Amino acid sequence: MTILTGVILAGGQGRRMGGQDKGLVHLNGRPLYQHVLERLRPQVDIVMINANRNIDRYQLSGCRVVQDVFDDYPGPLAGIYSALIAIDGEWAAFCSCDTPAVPLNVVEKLVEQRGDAPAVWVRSQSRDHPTLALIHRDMAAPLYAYLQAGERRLMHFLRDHGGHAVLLTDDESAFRNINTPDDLNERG
Ligand SMILES: Nc1nc2c(ncn2[C@@H]2O[C@H](COP(=O)(O)OP(=O)(O)OP(=O)(O)O)[C@@H](O)[C@H]2O)c(=O)[nH]1
Repeated sequence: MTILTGVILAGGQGRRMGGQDKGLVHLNGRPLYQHVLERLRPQVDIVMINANRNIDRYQLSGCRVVQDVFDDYPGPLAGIYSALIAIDGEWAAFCSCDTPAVPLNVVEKLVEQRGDAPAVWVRSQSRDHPTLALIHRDMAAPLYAYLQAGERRLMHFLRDHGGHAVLLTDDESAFRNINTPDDLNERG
């Protein structure tokens, strides 16, 4: 495998967080994205952040920051597409900015169980996590066509283009997302 880029998806609108930039809300005194950065960085060669606002604040991390190439907000697929056309190597490992306890071996597991697939995503004991995924950059072209067709369902896209889920049996709390102020208070 060539250079593996970790991509933190931080480009959403954070509506359930009252419109705040979710990656920058604080959990235990630090921006949420930094928790993810700390856990993703040892697993990959380089980390990139996908964000659409407060770019200068994300740049303080020292990571390259990539913005969506679309003007509207078509969802995480837009961030994945924008990152895939920007990476240097062939592969990117994606993680949402709102998953602060993401397992420290998740990328290793995805790489190990990929087989020949161009994409794999995490399935925990209770559900699928398509934004926690390893994706080859050749998926960019079909993803662009999918977005242009008005489609938005990431897991369907990955599955229909040769991807498969990788079951991880970690405690479910490792995959919990922070979406609301109540989620933050519970975890803080
Ligand atoms: N680049 C990009 N990333 C997005 C977009 N929408 C969501 N994401 C990211 O995808 C992941 C899951 O996002 P959600 O929690 O479903 O959406 P959100 O916009 O962040 O939050 P809500 O508005 O409360 O749904 C998060 O890491 C978001 O940062 C988007 O339009 N562009």
